[in-house]
Amino acid sequence: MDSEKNCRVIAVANQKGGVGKTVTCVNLGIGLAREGKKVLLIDADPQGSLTISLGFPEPDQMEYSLATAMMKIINDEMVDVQHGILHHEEGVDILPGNIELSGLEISLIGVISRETILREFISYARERYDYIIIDCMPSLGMLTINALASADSVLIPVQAAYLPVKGLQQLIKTIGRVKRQLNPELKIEGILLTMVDNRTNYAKDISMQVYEAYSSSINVFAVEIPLSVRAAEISAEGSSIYEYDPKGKAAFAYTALIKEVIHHGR
Ligand SMILES: Nc1ncnc2c1ncn2[C@@H]1O[C@H](COP(=O)(O)OP(=O)(O)OP(=O)(O)O)[C@@H](O)[C@H]1O
Repeated sequence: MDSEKNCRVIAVANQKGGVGKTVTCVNLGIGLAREGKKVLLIDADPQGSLTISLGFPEPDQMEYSLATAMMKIINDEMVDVQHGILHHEEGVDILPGNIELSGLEISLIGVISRETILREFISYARERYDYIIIDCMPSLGMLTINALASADSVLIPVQAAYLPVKGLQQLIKTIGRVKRQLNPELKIEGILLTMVDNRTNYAKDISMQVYEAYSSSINVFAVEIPLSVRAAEISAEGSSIYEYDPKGKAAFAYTALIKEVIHHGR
C-alpha cells in the first residue's frame, strides 16, 4: 500500500440523477483493485444504490453505515474506520450507505463544521487505502458538499443523452465555491461521458459540445463509456463489468478509464 499522503480521494458527483455515477464507482473501484490498489468505496447516497449494486440488497437493514460513522463524529465519539466495512469478492471494501443518510443530512443543519464531518472520517481512513471513491447522491445538498470537502478530486459523469451544459455549470460553480471556502486543493479529475450511443449523431454532437465548451479548462476523459445493456445489468448481478462481461465494450472502456485515472495521479 502507498503511504498516507498518496491516498487519492475521488468524489463521483453530478446532481443530475441516473447519469452513471454508481456504475462508474463500481467499475472504477474494482478496476483499481485489479491493478493491485487498496480501495474503499463509500456510498454517500441515501438510496444505497452502490451498496445494492455490490450485492448487499438491503442496506436499510444494516446496523452500521456511513450515517452511523458520521453521527459518531458529530457526537465526538471514537470512530473505528474498520467498523461496518463490507468486503466484496472482487477486492474492494465498502462503507455502505442507506436511508439514514437522509435523516443525517437534516440533522447536519445545526452542527458546527457541518461541511467537514465526512472529511474527518476520511482523514482516519486515508492511511489504509490507495484510493477512496465516494458515490455522491443526485443533489448539491450537504452530503455532496461533505464529499467535495473531503475529496482530492471530482469525477463528473455526464450522460450523453441531453444537453448537460446548464447543470454542469451549476456543479462546476459549486466545486469552485467548495475549493475557495473549504478545500483549496480540490481538483476536477475530469468529465466522463457515459452511456454514449455512437450509432447516433446526437451522442456525437453532445460529446463534441462538451469537449468544445470545457476541454480548455477541465480534463475531458479521452475514453467515453458506451451505452451497454451489459453495463446496465451489473447492478442486479452484484459484480463488476470485468467479471460479468469481460470482453465487452464497457469493460474495455472502463479499463481505459482506470489507466487515465492512474496516469493523472502521477
Ligand atoms: N454504460 C451504460 N449503458 C447502459 N446503461 C447504463 C450504463 N451505465 C449505467 N447504466 C444504467 O443507467 C441507470 C443509471 O445509472 P447509475 O445508477 O449508475 O446512475 P447514478 O447517476 O448513480 O444514478 P442516481 O443519481 O440515481 O444515483 C442504471 O439503470 C444503470 O444500470
